[in-house]
Amino acid sequence: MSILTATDLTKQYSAEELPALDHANLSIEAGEFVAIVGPSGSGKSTLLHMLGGVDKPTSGTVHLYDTNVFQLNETQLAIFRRRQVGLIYQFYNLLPTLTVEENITLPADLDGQKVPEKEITELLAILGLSDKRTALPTTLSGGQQQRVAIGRALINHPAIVLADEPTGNLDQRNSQDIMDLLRAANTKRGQTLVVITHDPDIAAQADRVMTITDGKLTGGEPDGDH
Ligand SMILES: Nc1ncnc2c1ncn2[C@@H]1O[C@H](COP(=O)(O)OP(=O)(O)OP(=O)(O)O)[C@@H](O)[C@H]1O
Repeated sequence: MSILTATDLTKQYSAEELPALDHANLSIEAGEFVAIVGPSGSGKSTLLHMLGGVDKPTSGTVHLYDTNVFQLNETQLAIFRRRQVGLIYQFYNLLPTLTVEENITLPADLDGQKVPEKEITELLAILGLSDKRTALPTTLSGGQQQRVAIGRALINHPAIVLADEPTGNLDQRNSQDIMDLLRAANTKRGQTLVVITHDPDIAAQADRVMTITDGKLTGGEPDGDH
């Protein structure tokens, strides 16, 4: 069953330029792990931001199950982003004045939810951050900061995790640790995983690879149009 579908998704940032994303059609199955590859500037981040509801398309639609994402009003869209989508970026995007624990629980706090103590302790252990609970992000290594970002993305148990080059800033060992955590979310918790990557080893781990070239997407459908 498809969890996420996009139909004729197009983004044109300015009238003078070609569309950054040009009539992309895709369908992602619940529990799938999809990699998105393509040259720099081809439209990968643009696509991910639309799928996560963080930026609006010029035309076209995104559905998460039956929800037409861009027909939601601003309040509904903010709730959708917090509850349904976990976003991970290359440069972590942590809040520098909040501790590890506060960064991780932020989406739940914003949602007025109190995360049970047991759940926080377990998540910190899975992330290998038990001894960093009260640390500030600036005192952490890159790999540790990305693990905090993963905790923050997973805390609300989102149906879909979208990661934009999550290992792009890390060495090989840390990269594999991060991918292992994301794969565990995918295989053990059944969360659908979409990862932008330039790393062929990571793309090779995916169930399916989508390719974007000059804003044109191929491999968007499970049965393969590539
Ligand atoms: N906010 C923006 N305003 C104007 N143009 C933008 C904006 N964001 C992206 N673009 C343009 O859209 C095109 C696609 O950019 P995008 O960031 O989606 O590519 P990408 O494939 O993710 O690249 P990279 O691999 O380098 O991160 C590029 O030409 C870029 O300059």
